[in-house]
Amino acid sequence: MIVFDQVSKTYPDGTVAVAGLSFEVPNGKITVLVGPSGCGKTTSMRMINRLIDPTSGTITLDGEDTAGIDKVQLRRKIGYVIQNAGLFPHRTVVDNVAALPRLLGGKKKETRERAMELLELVGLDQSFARKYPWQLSGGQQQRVGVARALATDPPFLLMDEPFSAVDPIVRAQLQQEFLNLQQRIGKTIVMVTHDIDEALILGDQIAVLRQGGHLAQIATPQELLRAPADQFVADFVGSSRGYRSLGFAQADEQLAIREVPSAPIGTPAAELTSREDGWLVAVDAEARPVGWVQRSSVETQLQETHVNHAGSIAQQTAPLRDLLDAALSSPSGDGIVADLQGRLVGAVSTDDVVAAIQRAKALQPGSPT
Ligand SMILES: Nc1ncnc2c1ncn2[C@@H]1O[C@H](COP(=O)(O)OP(=O)(O)OP(=O)(O)O)[C@@H](O)[C@H]1O
Repeated sequence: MIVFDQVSKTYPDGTVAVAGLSFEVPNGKITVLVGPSGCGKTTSMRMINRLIDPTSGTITLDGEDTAGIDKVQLRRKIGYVIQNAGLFPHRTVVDNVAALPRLLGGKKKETRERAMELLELVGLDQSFARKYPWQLSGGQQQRVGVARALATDPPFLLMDEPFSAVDPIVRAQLQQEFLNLQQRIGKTIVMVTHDIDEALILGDQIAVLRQGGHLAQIATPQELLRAPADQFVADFVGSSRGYRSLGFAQADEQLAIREVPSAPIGTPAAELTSREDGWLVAVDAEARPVGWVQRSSVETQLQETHVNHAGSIAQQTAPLRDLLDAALSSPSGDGIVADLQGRLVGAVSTDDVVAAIQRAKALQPGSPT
């Protein structure tokens, strides 16, 4: 657990960036710091790994005052992911990930093996290992950044606007993948973002800061939407919170997830079956959906290049807003649904998801609209 106790930071020029900040970051959860530009989010986060030292107050890590921990030791416990990944441009992907463990005296072979495992963990296959950062997309670079931050297996992870430099569709994918990853690794995470939607998707709890680094409210996403502490929080969370709060409901059993024709990459064209409108879902060797494909676009064999990558993939147990996103962003008009292991379950239509949202609304007559 990370505990802020009456933490303040006044910069030498007199700017009060953070004032009397107290809150707790529970272990194994994602705590998001959110608020308008200049409210002290980054300063607050960087005081945790002592890139910035507080003017007063204490920050403890599992009960130990960070002021008394050697900075190198401290940072070994705290992974750090920054915007634009911040990779070393002249090193390969695998060497970027292995850099810190090597610096700490790890053996070349072992650190590389571990780096390869981490790359796989963040969804990058072996072929990326020898590439250089400039040969990767923004989203792929960001995954390398996450792998690198995990390289010393730190219990704590700080993430500074980790997904803001990529386009909205890739961002949505990275966010979902990151949540899946966190389910497996269970790190204690503090993330900074200016994007309330991102905070609502990723945060187990959200700390809303106002100018001067004052805590306006700390709460779960649902609580923040249902009962904002004051007008500032209500305005920041946004006027559409009624819809958003409903979007956090999960699908009921009435929501029809329809079976959908699918085929693994590599299937000969002659063996492909599709829906009447020509769409089918391409899956990988583990039956995980890759995306929609038009049957007529495949001449000899289904290849990755035939896949239309538009559209997000929603997990069966994800909030309705994710299912709605998947349906609305899909080229076929139906959202792809996967199980917790990421395997294809079927597809949902926009109309069916909207009906499920309406049913959820009927069950919550008191919720704001
Ligand atoms: N080194 C510094 N010297 C003086 N003032 C600073 C310094 N760094 C930040 N500040 C000021 O402290 C306040 C908080 O800055 P901080 O970067 O923590 O905010 P933020 O919420 O992360 O903002 P943004 O979302 O724009 O990055 C701002 O008024 C900023 O101008």
